Amino acid sequence: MKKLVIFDLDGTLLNTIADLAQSTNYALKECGFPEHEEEEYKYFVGNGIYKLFERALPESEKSEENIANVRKHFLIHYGVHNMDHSCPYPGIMNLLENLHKKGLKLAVASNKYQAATERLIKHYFSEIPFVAVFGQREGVKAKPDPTIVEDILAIFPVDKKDVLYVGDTGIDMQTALNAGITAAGVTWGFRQRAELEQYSPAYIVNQAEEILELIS
Ligand SMILES: O=C(O)COP(=O)(O)O
Repeated sequence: MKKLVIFDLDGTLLNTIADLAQSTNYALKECGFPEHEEEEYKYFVGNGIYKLFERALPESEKSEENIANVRKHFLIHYGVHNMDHSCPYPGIMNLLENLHKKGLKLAVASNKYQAATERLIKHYFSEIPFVAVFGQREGVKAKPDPTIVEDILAIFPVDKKDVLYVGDTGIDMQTALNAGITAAGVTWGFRQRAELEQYSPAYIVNQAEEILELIS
């Protein structure tokens, strides 16, 4: 029986793509680089903001200096606009409340930088007592490295067979594989079902309610 459910944030709990796209486009424009369509950002996001900027910059402009410059403008804009359009996916609030009522412990494991991860979780899910909320932290390897899962398990120690990891990208499926825990891929997020299938997760679900069914 599962005791702990670890959720990815962007593309799994929250649809953050519009705010991420708009802040990155703002930063690119400020630095004199071309912008991108929102759809493209679904493939730029997933490995943290360093990779996001590297991917968003033109092929010949992916220098450390340009990434640092885009980052500077992004952080100013996203700091103010991270909740303009972001919102929980349908059924997510209910799912979290029901899992909590059933006595399951909940945690967040995101590649979004720590400060923004905490801010968004506090704003959208203030009622949910997560046992751990981890984003990308200075000096800690990002997903798909399993450190973030190990860090959650250090706070709430349970047998790995009692943990379910829920995420929307191949990076998430790989994270669960690397950590040796059960994965559930969700199809409402940023990536296609085929990407999830490459990692043979135990489950692939199309609606938040399905997570509750497969837990009990
Ligand atoms: O910000 C990112 O790159 C991805 O964040 P996530 O791990 O919550 O999907």
